[in-house]
Amino acid sequence: MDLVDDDDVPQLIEAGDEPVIPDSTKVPTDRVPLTIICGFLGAGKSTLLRRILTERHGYRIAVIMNEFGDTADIEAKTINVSSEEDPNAENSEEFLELANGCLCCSIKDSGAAAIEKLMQKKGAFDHILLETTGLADPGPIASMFWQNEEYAMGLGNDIALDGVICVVDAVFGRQQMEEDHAPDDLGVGESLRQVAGSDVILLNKVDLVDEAAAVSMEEIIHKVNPVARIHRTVRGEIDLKHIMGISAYAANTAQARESLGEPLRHHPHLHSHDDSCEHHSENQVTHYEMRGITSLQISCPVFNAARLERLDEWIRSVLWERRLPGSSSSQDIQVLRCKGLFTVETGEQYVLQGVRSIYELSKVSSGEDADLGVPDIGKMVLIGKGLNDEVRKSLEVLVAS
Ligand SMILES: Nc1nc2c(ncn2[C@@H]2O[C@H](COP(=O)(O)OP(=O)(O)OP(=O)(O)O)[C@@H](O)[C@H]2O)c(=O)[nH]1
Repeated sequence: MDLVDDDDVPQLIEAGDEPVIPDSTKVPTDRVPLTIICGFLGAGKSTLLRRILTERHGYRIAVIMNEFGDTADIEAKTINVSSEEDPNAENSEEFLELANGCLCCSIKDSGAAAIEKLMQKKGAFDHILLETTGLADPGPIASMFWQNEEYAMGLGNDIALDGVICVVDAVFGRQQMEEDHAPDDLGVGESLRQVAGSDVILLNKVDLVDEAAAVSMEEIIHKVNPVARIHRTVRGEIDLKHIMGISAYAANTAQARESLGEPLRHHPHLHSHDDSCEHHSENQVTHYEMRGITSLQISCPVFNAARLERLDEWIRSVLWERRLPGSSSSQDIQVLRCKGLFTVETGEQYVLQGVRSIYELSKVSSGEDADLGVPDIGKMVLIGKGLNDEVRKSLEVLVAS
Protein backbone atom coordinates (compact mmCIF):
# COMPACT_ATOMS: atom_id res chain seq x y z
CA MET A 1 0.00 0.00 0.00
CA ASP A 2 1.35 3.38 -0.93
CA LEU A 3 0.93 5.68 2.01
CA VAL A 4 1.93 8.78 0.16
CA ASP A 5 1.82 9.36 -3.52
CA ASP A 6 5.04 10.97 -4.66
CA ASP A 7 3.19 12.76 -7.37
CA ASP A 8 0.74 14.41 -5.02
CA VAL A 9 0.83 18.15 -5.26
CA PRO A 10 2.60 19.31 -2.14
CA GLN A 11 0.41 21.29 0.17
CA LEU A 12 2.74 22.89 2.62
CA ILE A 13 3.58 26.20 1.06
CA GLU A 14 1.38 27.71 -1.58
CA ALA A 15 2.76 29.79 -4.37
CA GLY A 16 1.60 33.37 -4.20
CA ASP A 17 2.79 36.91 -4.09
CA GLU A 18 4.32 36.46 -0.68
CA PRO A 19 6.18 33.38 0.52
CA VAL A 20 4.34 31.66 3.33
CA ILE A 21 7.03 31.42 5.95
CA PRO A 22 5.85 29.79 9.14
CA ASP A 23 7.17 30.92 12.48
CA SER A 24 8.67 28.05 14.44
CA THR A 25 7.35 29.57 17.65
CA LYS A 26 3.86 28.47 16.63
CA VAL A 27 4.71 24.76 16.44
CA PRO A 28 3.08 22.84 19.31
CA THR A 29 5.66 21.38 21.64
CA ASP A 30 3.70 18.62 23.37
CA ARG A 31 3.96 16.12 20.57
CA VAL A 32 5.36 12.63 20.96
CA PRO A 33 8.58 12.35 18.95
CA LEU A 34 8.68 9.58 16.36
CA THR A 35 11.83 7.97 14.96
CA ILE A 36 11.73 5.92 11.79
CA ILE A 37 14.18 3.03 11.62
CA CYS A 38 14.98 1.79 8.16
CA GLY A 39 17.83 -0.30 6.92
CA PHE A 40 19.12 -2.80 4.48
CA LEU A 41 17.79 -6.34 4.55
CA GLY A 42 19.43 -8.19 7.41
CA ALA A 43 21.49 -5.18 8.50
CA GLY A 44 20.41 -5.46 12.13
CA LYS A 45 17.19 -3.48 12.65
CA SER A 46 15.52 -6.19 14.72
CA THR A 47 18.70 -6.70 16.73
CA LEU A 48 18.72 -2.99 17.57
CA LEU A 49 15.06 -3.04 18.56
CA ARG A 50 15.42 -6.20 20.61
CA ARG A 51 18.15 -4.48 22.57
CA ILE A 52 16.00 -1.41 23.12
CA LEU A 53 13.10 -3.55 24.29
CA THR A 54 15.09 -5.61 26.74
CA GLU A 55 17.80 -3.38 28.21
CA ARG A 56 17.31 -1.03 31.13
CA HIS A 57 17.94 2.39 29.67
CA GLY A 58 15.34 4.53 31.44
CA TYR A 59 13.44 5.57 28.31
CA ARG A 60 9.72 4.83 27.91
CA ILE A 61 9.58 3.94 24.25
CA ALA A 62 6.77 2.51 22.18
CA VAL A 63 8.31 0.31 19.52
CA ILE A 64 6.19 -0.51 16.50
CA MET A 65 7.32 -3.57 14.65
CA ASN A 66 5.19 -3.70 11.65
CA GLU A 67 5.42 -4.15 7.94
CA PHE A 68 4.62 -0.51 7.83
CA GLY A 69 3.56 0.77 4.46
CA ASP A 70 2.70 -2.68 3.34
CA THR A 71 -0.55 -4.57 3.44
CA ALA A 72 1.24 -7.64 4.71
CA ASP A 73 0.76 -8.78 8.28
CA ILE A 74 3.26 -8.17 10.99
CA GLU A 75 6.70 -9.42 10.17
CA ALA A 76 6.82 -13.15 10.60
CA LYS A 77 9.91 -12.95 12.69
CA THR A 78 9.21 -12.35 16.34
CA ILE A 79 11.13 -10.15 18.63
CA ASN A 80 11.62 -12.53 21.48
CA VAL A 81 10.62 -10.39 24.40
CA SER A 82 8.39 -11.31 27.30
CA SER A 83 7.02 -9.69 30.40
CA GLU A 84 7.55 -11.35 33.75
CA GLU A 85 3.80 -11.51 34.28
CA ASP A 86 2.88 -13.13 31.01
CA PRO A 87 5.71 -14.73 29.06
CA ASN A 88 3.42 -15.47 26.10
CA ALA A 89 1.91 -12.04 25.94
CA GLU A 90 3.59 -11.08 22.71
CA ASN A 91 1.65 -13.77 20.92
CA SER A 92 -1.74 -12.67 22.15
CA GLU A 93 -1.52 -8.97 22.86
CA GLU A 94 -1.19 -6.12 20.50
CA PHE A 95 0.51 -4.14 23.22
CA LEU A 96 3.07 -5.59 25.56
CA GLU A 97 4.26 -3.45 28.43
CA LEU A 98 7.79 -4.46 29.26
CA ALA A 99 9.70 -4.48 32.50
CA ASN A 100 12.07 -1.77 31.27
CA GLY A 101 9.20 0.68 30.70
CA CYS A 102 8.93 0.17 26.97
CA LEU A 103 5.78 -0.62 25.12
CA CYS A 104 6.09 -3.19 22.37
CA CYS A 105 3.45 -2.95 19.68
CA SER A 106 2.68 -5.46 17.03
CA ILE A 107 -0.20 -3.94 15.18
CA LYS A 108 -1.74 -5.70 12.25
CA ASP A 109 -3.27 -2.63 10.71
CA SER A 110 -0.91 -0.89 8.42
CA GLY A 111 -0.13 2.75 8.22
CA ALA A 112 -2.11 5.38 10.01
CA ALA A 113 -4.48 2.96 11.76
CA ALA A 114 -1.56 1.41 13.63
CA ILE A 115 -0.41 4.76 14.90
CA GLU A 116 -3.94 5.78 15.82
CA LYS A 117 -4.34 2.68 17.96
CA LEU A 118 -1.03 3.36 19.60
CA MET A 119 -1.93 6.96 20.33
CA GLN A 120 -4.91 5.79 22.32
CA LYS A 121 -2.26 4.81 24.86
CA LYS A 122 -0.67 8.24 24.81
CA GLY A 123 0.94 8.90 28.14
CA ALA A 124 2.33 5.38 28.45
CA PHE A 125 5.39 6.30 26.43
CA ASP A 126 7.57 9.30 25.65
CA HIS A 127 8.90 8.31 22.25
CA ILE A 128 7.86 6.13 19.31
CA LEU A 129 10.24 4.00 17.27
CA LEU A 130 8.85 2.72 14.01
CA GLU A 131 10.62 -0.10 12.23
CA THR A 132 10.12 -0.26 8.51
CA THR A 133 10.66 -3.25 6.30
CA GLY A 134 14.12 -3.69 4.81
CA LEU A 135 12.75 -2.68 1.43
CA ALA A 136 11.04 0.46 2.60
CA ASP A 137 11.93 3.86 1.28
CA PRO A 138 11.75 6.12 4.35
CA GLY A 139 10.88 9.25 2.36
CA PRO A 140 7.12 8.71 1.95
CA ILE A 141 6.80 7.48 5.52
CA ALA A 142 8.69 10.49 6.85
CA SER A 143 6.45 12.73 4.75
CA MET A 144 3.42 11.19 6.37
CA PHE A 145 4.50 12.42 9.79
CA TRP A 146 6.09 15.68 8.79
CA GLN A 147 4.20 18.66 7.45
CA ASN A 148 1.34 16.56 6.17
CA GLU A 149 -1.84 18.60 6.22
CA GLU A 150 -3.97 15.48 6.00
CA TYR A 151 -2.72 14.45 9.41
CA ALA A 152 -2.32 17.90 10.86
CA MET A 153 -5.82 17.83 12.26
CA GLY A 154 -5.48 14.36 13.74
CA LEU A 155 -2.29 12.40 14.08
CA GLY A 156 -0.08 15.32 13.27
CA ASN A 157 -1.23 17.10 16.38
CA ASP A 158 0.13 14.33 18.57
CA ILE A 159 3.27 13.22 16.76
CA ALA A 160 6.41 15.04 15.67
CA LEU A 161 8.94 13.39 13.37
CA ASP A 162 12.22 13.31 15.29
CA GLY A 163 14.49 11.65 12.75
CA VAL A 164 15.15 8.85 10.32
CA ILE A 165 17.75 6.24 11.30
CA CYS A 166 19.26 3.85 8.79
CA VAL A 167 21.03 0.63 9.78
CA VAL A 168 23.69 -0.23 7.20
CA ASP A 169 25.43 -3.57 7.00
CA ALA A 170 29.20 -3.00 7.26
CA VAL A 171 29.86 -6.28 5.48
CA PHE A 172 27.40 -6.18 2.60
CA GLY A 173 26.36 -2.52 2.58
CA ARG A 174 28.62 -1.47 -0.26
CA GLN A 175 27.56 -4.40 -2.42
CA GLN A 176 23.92 -3.73 -1.62
CA MET A 177 24.21 -0.10 -2.66
CA GLU A 178 26.13 -0.89 -5.85
CA GLU A 179 23.80 -3.66 -6.95
CA ASP A 180 20.66 -1.88 -5.96
CA HIS A 181 18.88 -0.66 -9.05
CA ALA A 182 15.17 -0.99 -8.46
CA PRO A 183 13.46 0.52 -11.46
CA ASP A 184 11.59 3.63 -10.43
CA ASP A 185 11.24 7.22 -11.47
CA LEU A 186 14.50 8.03 -9.76
CA GLY A 187 16.36 5.05 -11.16
CA VAL A 188 17.88 4.16 -7.82
CA GLY A 189 17.05 1.41 -5.39
CA GLU A 190 15.87 1.44 -1.84
CA SER A 191 19.20 1.04 -0.08
CA LEU A 192 20.49 4.27 -1.59
CA ARG A 193 17.23 6.04 -0.88
CA GLN A 194 17.51 4.91 2.72
CA VAL A 195 21.03 6.32 3.08
CA ALA A 196 20.14 9.52 1.23
CA GLY A 197 16.99 10.12 3.28
CA SER A 198 18.36 9.41 6.76
CA ASP A 199 19.56 11.72 9.49
CA VAL A 200 21.63 9.17 11.39
CA ILE A 201 23.35 6.10 9.97
CA LEU A 202 24.32 3.14 12.14
CA LEU A 203 27.14 1.28 10.44
CA ASN A 204 26.39 -2.06 12.08
CA LYS A 205 28.36 -5.33 12.22
CA VAL A 206 31.68 -3.51 12.42
CA ASP A 207 32.94 -6.49 14.42
CA LEU A 208 33.01 -8.36 11.12
CA VAL A 209 35.15 -5.91 9.13
CA ASP A 210 38.60 -4.39 9.57
CA GLU A 211 39.29 -0.71 10.17
CA ALA A 212 40.03 0.05 6.52
CA ALA A 213 36.73 -1.45 5.38
CA ALA A 214 34.81 0.48 8.03
CA VAL A 215 36.46 3.77 7.02
CA SER A 216 35.81 3.07 3.35
CA MET A 217 32.15 2.40 4.08
CA GLU A 218 31.88 5.60 6.13
CA GLU A 219 33.34 7.55 3.23
CA ILE A 220 30.84 6.10 0.79
CA ILE A 221 27.95 6.89 3.12
CA HIS A 222 29.25 10.40 3.69
CA LYS A 223 29.53 11.04 -0.01
CA VAL A 224 25.96 9.92 -0.61
CA ASN A 225 24.67 11.83 2.39
CA PRO A 226 27.05 14.48 3.78
CA VAL A 227 24.68 15.67 6.50
CA ALA A 228 23.92 12.35 8.19
CA ARG A 229 25.79 11.43 11.33
CA ILE A 230 27.49 8.07 11.17
CA HIS A 231 27.98 5.82 14.22
CA ARG A 232 29.66 2.46 14.20
CA THR A 233 27.77 -0.25 16.07
CA VAL A 234 27.99 -3.92 16.99
CA ARG A 235 24.62 -5.61 17.44
CA GLY A 236 22.94 -2.21 17.56
CA GLU A 237 24.81 -1.09 20.67
CA ILE A 238 24.46 2.68 20.76
CA ASP A 239 23.68 5.31 23.34
CA LEU A 240 20.03 6.06 22.61
CA LYS A 241 20.65 9.81 22.75
CA HIS A 242 22.28 9.46 19.32
CA ILE A 243 19.12 8.11 17.73
CA MET A 244 16.36 9.65 19.84
CA GLY A 245 15.65 13.30 20.60
CA ILE A 246 17.79 14.45 17.68
CA SER A 247 15.15 16.89 16.34
CA ALA A 248 16.40 16.44 12.80
CA TYR A 249 13.34 18.24 11.44
CA ALA A 250 13.26 21.05 13.96
CA ALA A 251 13.13 24.62 12.82
CA ASN A 252 15.82 25.51 15.27
CA THR A 253 19.08 27.29 14.60
CA ALA A 254 21.25 25.17 16.85
CA GLN A 255 19.93 21.91 15.42
CA ALA A 256 20.18 23.16 11.87
CA ARG A 257 23.75 24.34 12.35
CA GLU A 258 24.58 21.07 14.04
CA SER A 259 23.34 19.04 11.10
CA LEU A 260 24.84 21.31 8.48
CA GLY A 261 28.13 21.94 10.19
CA GLU A 262 30.58 19.15 10.83
CA PRO A 263 28.75 15.91 10.35
CA LEU A 264 31.89 13.82 10.58
CA ARG A 265 33.34 15.20 13.75
CA HIS A 266 32.83 11.83 15.43
CA HIS A 267 35.25 10.44 12.92
CA PRO A 268 38.36 12.59 12.99
CA HIS A 269 40.21 10.04 10.87
CA LEU A 270 38.00 10.88 7.92
CA HIS A 271 39.18 13.74 5.75
CA SER A 272 37.22 13.45 2.61
CA HIS A 273 37.21 15.76 -0.35
CA ASP A 274 33.92 17.23 0.88
CA ASP A 275 35.38 18.24 4.21
CA SER A 276 38.29 20.12 2.77
CA CYS A 277 35.93 21.99 0.46
CA GLU A 278 33.71 22.81 3.38
CA HIS A 279 36.55 24.46 5.25
CA HIS A 280 37.20 26.67 2.25
CA SER A 281 33.52 27.53 1.97
CA GLU A 282 33.65 26.26 -1.59
CA ASN A 283 30.32 25.40 -3.11
CA GLN A 284 30.38 22.09 -4.83
CA VAL A 285 28.63 19.03 -6.09
CA THR A 286 30.24 15.90 -4.71
CA HIS A 287 32.25 14.22 -7.42
CA TYR A 288 31.30 10.84 -6.14
CA GLU A 289 28.13 9.40 -7.54
CA MET A 290 26.27 6.29 -6.56
CA ARG A 291 23.71 5.58 -9.23
CA GLY A 292 23.14 9.25 -9.86
CA ILE A 293 22.66 10.28 -6.22
CA THR A 294 24.77 13.32 -5.41
CA SER A 295 24.77 16.10 -2.90
CA LEU A 296 25.18 19.79 -3.45
CA GLN A 297 26.41 22.12 -0.73
CA ILE A 298 26.44 25.86 -1.00
CA SER A 299 27.44 28.71 1.30
CA CYS A 300 25.09 31.68 1.44
CA PRO A 301 25.82 35.27 2.41
CA VAL A 302 23.44 37.31 4.52
CA PHE A 303 20.20 37.67 2.57
CA ASN A 304 17.81 40.53 2.16
CA ALA A 305 14.07 39.75 2.18
CA ALA A 306 13.80 39.80 -1.62
CA ARG A 307 16.57 37.24 -2.00
CA LEU A 308 14.98 34.97 0.55
CA GLU A 309 11.79 35.16 -1.45
CA ARG A 310 13.67 34.30 -4.64
CA LEU A 311 15.28 31.37 -2.88
CA ASP A 312 11.84 30.20 -1.84
CA GLU A 313 10.74 30.37 -5.49
CA TRP A 314 13.86 28.49 -6.57
CA ILE A 315 13.15 25.73 -4.04
CA ARG A 316 9.53 25.46 -5.19
CA SER A 317 10.58 25.14 -8.80
CA VAL A 318 13.25 22.53 -8.12
CA LEU A 319 11.27 20.47 -5.61
CA TRP A 320 7.84 20.68 -7.19
CA GLU A 321 8.51 21.02 -10.91
CA ARG A 322 11.90 19.35 -10.99
CA ARG A 323 13.41 22.12 -13.03
CA LEU A 324 15.40 25.29 -12.56
CA PRO A 325 13.42 28.53 -12.51
CA GLY A 326 13.19 30.07 -15.95
CA SER A 327 13.95 26.80 -17.67
CA SER A 328 11.17 25.43 -19.83
CA SER A 329 12.40 21.85 -19.96
CA SER A 330 12.38 19.32 -17.16
CA GLN A 331 15.92 18.67 -15.98
CA ASP A 332 15.09 15.50 -14.13
CA ILE A 333 16.06 16.94 -10.79
CA GLN A 334 14.77 15.08 -7.79
CA VAL A 335 15.64 16.17 -4.30
CA LEU A 336 15.32 13.52 -1.62
CA ARG A 337 16.37 15.67 1.31
CA CYS A 338 17.35 19.29 1.83
CA LYS A 339 18.43 21.37 4.77
CA GLY A 340 19.51 24.95 5.14
CA LEU A 341 20.21 27.79 7.52
CA PHE A 342 20.02 31.40 6.37
CA THR A 343 20.50 34.78 8.00
CA VAL A 344 18.73 37.90 6.73
CA GLU A 345 19.83 41.51 7.12
CA THR A 346 17.49 42.11 10.02
CA GLY A 347 19.37 39.44 11.96
CA GLU A 348 16.51 36.98 11.68
CA GLN A 349 17.34 33.41 10.82
CA TYR A 350 15.49 30.92 8.70
CA VAL A 351 15.78 27.15 8.71
CA LEU A 352 15.02 25.05 5.65
CA GLN A 353 13.89 21.46 6.09
CA GLY A 354 12.74 19.34 3.18
CA VAL A 355 11.80 15.76 2.47
CA ARG A 356 11.27 15.26 -1.24
CA SER A 357 8.65 17.70 -2.50
CA ILE A 358 7.60 18.84 0.96
CA TYR A 359 9.56 21.61 2.56
CA GLU A 360 9.39 24.21 5.25
CA LEU A 361 11.28 27.48 5.34
CA SER A 362 10.62 28.80 8.79
CA LYS A 363 11.75 31.73 10.84
CA VAL A 364 13.56 30.89 14.03
CA SER A 365 11.96 32.52 17.00
CA SER A 366 13.61 35.76 18.05
CA GLY A 367 15.94 35.52 20.99
CA GLU A 368 16.58 31.83 20.44
CA ASP A 369 20.27 30.98 20.32
CA ALA A 370 21.10 34.62 20.95
CA ASP A 371 24.20 33.70 22.92
CA LEU A 372 25.45 31.02 20.59
CA GLY A 373 27.37 33.20 18.18
CA VAL A 374 25.24 32.60 15.10
CA PRO A 375 27.45 32.82 12.01
CA ASP A 376 26.68 35.32 9.27
CA ILE A 377 27.25 32.72 6.58
CA GLY A 378 24.34 30.48 5.79
CA LYS A 379 24.44 27.10 4.18
CA MET A 380 22.25 24.85 2.11
CA VAL A 381 22.57 21.16 1.33
CA LEU A 382 20.56 19.23 -1.24
CA ILE A 383 20.73 15.45 -1.65
CA GLY A 384 19.21 13.80 -4.68
CA LYS A 385 19.48 13.20 -8.38
CA GLY A 386 20.33 15.56 -11.21
CA LEU A 387 22.14 18.01 -8.91
CA ASN A 388 24.74 18.92 -11.50
CA ASP A 389 26.91 21.97 -12.11
CA GLU A 390 24.03 23.76 -13.82
CA VAL A 391 21.95 23.47 -10.66
CA ARG A 392 24.85 24.62 -8.51
CA LYS A 393 25.51 27.65 -10.74
CA SER A 394 21.84 28.59 -10.75
CA LEU A 395 21.84 28.55 -6.96
CA GLU A 396 25.14 30.42 -6.72
CA VAL A 397 23.85 33.18 -8.99
CA LEU A 398 20.70 33.45 -6.93
CA VAL A 399 22.36 33.69 -3.53
CA ALA A 400 25.04 36.12 -4.76
CA SER A 401 22.77 38.47 -6.75
N1 LIG B 1 28.32 -10.31 13.89
C1 LIG B 1 27.27 -9.51 13.96
N2 LIG B 1 26.03 -9.99 13.65
C2 LIG B 1 24.98 -9.16 13.75
C3 LIG B 1 25.11 -7.82 14.15
N3 LIG B 1 23.89 -7.25 14.15
C4 LIG B 1 23.02 -8.19 13.75
N4 LIG B 1 23.66 -9.36 13.50
C5 LIG B 1 23.08 -10.61 12.99
O1 LIG B 1 22.65 -10.36 11.66
C6 LIG B 1 21.46 -11.10 11.38
C7 LIG B 1 20.35 -10.17 10.87
O2 LIG B 1 19.99 -9.28 11.91
P1 LIG B 1 18.52 -8.69 12.06
O3 LIG B 1 18.51 -7.83 13.27
O4 LIG B 1 17.50 -9.76 11.97
O5 LIG B 1 18.42 -7.82 10.76
P2 LIG B 1 17.16 -7.01 10.17
O6 LIG B 1 17.70 -5.75 9.60
O7 LIG B 1 16.10 -6.89 11.19
O8 LIG B 1 16.70 -7.99 9.04
P3 LIG B 1 15.40 -7.88 8.08
O9 LIG B 1 14.24 -7.53 8.95
O10 LIG B 1 15.30 -9.24 7.47
O11 LIG B 1 15.71 -6.86 7.07
C8 LIG B 1 21.09 -11.80 12.68
O12 LIG B 1 21.59 -13.14 12.60
C9 LIG B 1 21.83 -11.02 13.74
O13 LIG B 1 22.16 -11.82 14.86
C10 LIG B 1 26.43 -7.34 14.47
O14 LIG B 1 26.67 -6.17 14.80
N5 LIG B 1 27.46 -8.24 14.35
